[in-house]
Amino acid sequence: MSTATDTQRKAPAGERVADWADGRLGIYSLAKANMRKIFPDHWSFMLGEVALYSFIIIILTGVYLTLFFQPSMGEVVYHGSYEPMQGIRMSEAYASTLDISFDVRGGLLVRQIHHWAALIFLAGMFVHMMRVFFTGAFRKPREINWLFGFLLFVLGMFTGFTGYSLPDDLLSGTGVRFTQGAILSMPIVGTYISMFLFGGEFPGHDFVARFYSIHILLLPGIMLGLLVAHLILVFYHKHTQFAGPGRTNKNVVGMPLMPVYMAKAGGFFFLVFGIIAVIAAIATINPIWNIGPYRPDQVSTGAQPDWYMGFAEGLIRVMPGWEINLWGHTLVLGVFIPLMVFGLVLAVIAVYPFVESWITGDKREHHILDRPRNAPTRTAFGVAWITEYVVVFIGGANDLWATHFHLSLNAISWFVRIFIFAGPIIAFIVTRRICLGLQRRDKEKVLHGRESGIIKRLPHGEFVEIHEPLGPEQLHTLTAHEQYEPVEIGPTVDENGVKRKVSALQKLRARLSKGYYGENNQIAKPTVEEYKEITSGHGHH
Ligand code: HEM
Ligand code: HEM
Repeated sequence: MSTATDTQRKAPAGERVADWADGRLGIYSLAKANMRKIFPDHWSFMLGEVALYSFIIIILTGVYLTLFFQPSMGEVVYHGSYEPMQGIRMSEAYASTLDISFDVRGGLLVRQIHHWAALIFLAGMFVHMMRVFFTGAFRKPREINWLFGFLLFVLGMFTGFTGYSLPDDLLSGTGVRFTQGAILSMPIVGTYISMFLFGGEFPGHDFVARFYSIHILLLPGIMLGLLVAHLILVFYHKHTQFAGPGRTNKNVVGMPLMPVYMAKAGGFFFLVFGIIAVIAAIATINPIWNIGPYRPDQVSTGAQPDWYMGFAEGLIRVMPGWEINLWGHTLVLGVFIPLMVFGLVLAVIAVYPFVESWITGDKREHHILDRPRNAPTRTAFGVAWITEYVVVFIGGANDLWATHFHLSLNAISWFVRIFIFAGPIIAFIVTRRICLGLQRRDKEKVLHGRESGIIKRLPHGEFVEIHEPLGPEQLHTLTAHEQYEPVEIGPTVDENGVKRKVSALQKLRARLSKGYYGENNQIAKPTVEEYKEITSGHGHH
């Protein structure tokens, strides 16, 4: 029993701190509402986490690099500890990156972790985006979060580009020159943008300092804001889940944030950090001391951008060098068209959720994920997009393919020029057929059970394979998906026989909708009657 003296006794220190903070920040109600938030489990949900943790690692290592990096193009003569470069003229940026690599304690490792984390960050984001795409997690209400993610992806690419341009070595200088060429190909605005970035003629004396503030402040600042918004929205919408017994569009089945998910996430952070650190410790990335300082009159051989810029590079490498003259101005189509295609391919990603919901006419909320096979047209689009990406990526490394595999550079360029068009079409057709095949297989499994591999001989000599019926859980998972009807135009004449006007847009939408959910584009799910009929013994194997 408590007495008056008991209640007046001072609360433990931890509780007093918590009370103090709660009185000012209201954390108790905030924590109470969110600590038990449920997160569903699936291996593919960790891909966003990989992106998140590598981003944190990038920031941590980036801060360390800022302590030693000199963002200046002022010329110095090198006198550091790397012997082969003694007495060579170079920019302060390049010299300080050499110092980070050879004279700063732990500098090379941190530089390598920063660079490797950047590569893994973008790869993580890319695969995360694919996961969201192929499972339809971008559907209502998550379209805005898809857009936030998309912006993160684009900004991530440019942050990476500005980052690897900072050391002012021959490789990055070649990349910057390439970018300046692309900027200049833009009519009217190109020269202005180039002036703003380079402060005059290329390369000038300013771009490292300008890229530096863009790289360490402007872009990461915007990204951090977007990322917080992205994660708040994941919290607010709750995470999607795959279909399964007991899972509906109105609940989330999984583990609570505290303590289970937090413990897992914390461990996973250290795992990601550890793996990146090991890779950075054993695999050299960007050995600028082998490449040398940038001089505009030199180009290093085998010059390749980081992987996420390979797509842009490839588009330009395989494009014929077309040029036209208009009113005394030269329009370099060989560069301008690839630049526009690059923008277009990115724009398609951004608007896809809105286009799909317009085509399918589906305005409902979705919290249960699709299995990619059950959305064959979407899956086929995704694979076609990736195919395009890979083909152009090959084009971006045409010189390396040529030297490593003893192929002709022209043959590779022609391969890319043909498959840039043919590749996505073939991938689309093949993927859709595979998806439909898998749907048929699911149907077969539901109705006739799983092939057990056990062959039985019947008394009259016939051989049959025993099929094992599926358990209720699997039956549920294989039949939980919804099947849509395509959007119809409806009758073109009204009840009085008067012709109704149907716009070209409506017609296009109906055709596309048929492409998504028409008769040949999805396999009808087994009905309960069919299932009962077959499992009751009539169609028994
Ligand atoms: C800085 C980069 C990014 C980070 C750190 C990040 C982080 C995350 C995390 C941790 C989740 C929850 C776990 C998961 O589903 O994986 C998530 C969900 C989500 N992300 Fe990202 N993401 C990033 C970029 C992107 C991109 C590029 C897209 C798409 C264009 C995207 C779209 C989404 C969507 C729609 C969800 C909700 C998925 C669901 O509830 O199933 N994110 N993100
Ligand atoms: C998404 C975010 C970021 C990405 C993708 C990224 C990527 C890169 C890359 C690829 C390099 C070239 C590294 C090399 O091989 O030398 C680099 C350099 C650098 N980054 Fe970042 N970075 C990011 C954010 C940051 C932030 C937030 C900071 C600082 C707070 C930072 C500071 C630096 C510095 C000082 C350098 C030049 C030193 C060097 O090249 O070693 N970075 N960054």
